[in-house]
Amino acid sequence: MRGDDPASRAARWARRRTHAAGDWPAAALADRKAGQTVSVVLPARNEQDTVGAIVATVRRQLLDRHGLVDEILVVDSRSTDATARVAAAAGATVVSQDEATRGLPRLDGKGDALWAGLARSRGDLVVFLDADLREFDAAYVTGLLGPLLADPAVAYVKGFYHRPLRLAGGAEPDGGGRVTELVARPLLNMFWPELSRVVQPLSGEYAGRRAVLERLPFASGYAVETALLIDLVALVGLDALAQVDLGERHHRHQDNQALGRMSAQILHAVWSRLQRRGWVDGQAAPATLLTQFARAADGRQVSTTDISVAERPPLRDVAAAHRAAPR
Ligand SMILES: O=c1ccn([C@@H]2O[C@H](COP(=O)(O)OP(=O)(O)O[C@H]3O[C@H](CO)[C@@H](O)[C@H](O)[C@H]3O)[C@@H](O)[C@H]2O)c(=O)[nH]1
Ligand SMILES: O=C(O)[C@H](O)COP(=O)(O)O
Repeated sequence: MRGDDPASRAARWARRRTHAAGDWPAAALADRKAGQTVSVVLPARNEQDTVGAIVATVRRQLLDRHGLVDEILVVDSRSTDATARVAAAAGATVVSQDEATRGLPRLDGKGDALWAGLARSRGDLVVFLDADLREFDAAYVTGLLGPLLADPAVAYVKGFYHRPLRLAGGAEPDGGGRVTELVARPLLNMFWPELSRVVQPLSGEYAGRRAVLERLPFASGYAVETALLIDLVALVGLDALAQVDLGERHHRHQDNQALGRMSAQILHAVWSRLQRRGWVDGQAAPATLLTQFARAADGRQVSTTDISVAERPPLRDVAAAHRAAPR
C-alpha cells in the first residue's frame, strides 16, 4: 500500500523529481525552448574575483554558442569593489539593487538583490546563480533548466551537490553547508517533512518560471531560500518542484559569526511561516537583535546586529515602474 505520510510522499517525490545535470546537453535544451526566453541572474556583493569567470562562461557557452540563454543580469548589491565593472566587461547587463528598488522601502541583503533581479530581467524562465562560485561549469545552468524545459508541470528546480569545506587548516570533503545541516535541515524536517528529501535547501543555484516567481514574496537577506521553498510548496505543491545534481560546489566560506547571523535570519523566516500557519501564537514576536562574542586582545568583543527579516511583496503586485521595459 502507498504510504501517505509526509516521509513517504517525500521519498516518492525524490524518486520522481531528482535528476542529474548531465541528462540535458545544451544543444538539446535549446531545441526545447519553443519560444520561451531564459534569463540568468546573479546577485553579487563584492564578488570581483569570481563573477567575471561565471558570466563569461555562461555568455560564451550558452548565449553565444547555443542561444539557450537570452540575458545575463548581475545585480550589484552595494559592492564596494569592482564587481560591476568586471561583470559588465565579461558580458553581463549590470543593474544596481538600489536603482532597481528606488522609491520602495530600502531592504538589505541577498533576498532583495534577487527580487531586484527578477524585476529587471525579462526571461520566461529565470536561473539564479551565486556569484562567488569557483570552478563554475555551464552544466549548472543546463541542469537547472532541464526539468523546466522537459516538463511543463515543473515550476521550480533546486540545485544540489557535494559541498567540501575548505578552511585554512585543510579540507573536509563533505563538511560544507554548515547552516544547512545545523539549522535549515532540522527545521524543515520538523515542520515541513514533505521537503525532507530536498538535498540542498539553501543552495543558491535554482531556476523557476517567471509566472510562479512573480507570485511569491521575497524575504530579505539570507532568509530568502528558506522562505521561497516553504511558500512554493504551499503555492504550487511538492510535485511542481524538482532537484538536480550539479556535482560538486566550491564557494567562499563565511566565518562562524556570519553564519550565526544567517541562521538567525532563517529562524525568523521559519517563525513567520509557522505564524501564518497558525502554529505559533499570533501575538508573539521574536527579538531581532543578535548579540555575539569574539576573541579580542583585551578579552571578548561584544557585537549586536539587527537580523530582522523584511519582505518584498510578490512582483506582480508591484507597480510596472520597477520592471524591465519590454523589448
Ligand atoms: O548582501 C548581499 C549578500 C550576498 N549577496 C550575494 O549572494 C550570493 C550568496 O551569498 P553568500 O554570502 O556567498 O552566501 P553563502 O554563505 O554561500 O550562503 C548559502 O546559504 C544562503 C542562505 O540560504 C544562500 O542565500 C546562499 O546562496 C548559499 O550559498 C553571493 O553571490 C553574494 O555576493 C548579495 O547579493 N547581497
Ligand atoms: O549553505 C550553508 O549551509 C552555508 O552557506 C554555509 O556553507 P559552508 O559551510 O559551505 O560555508
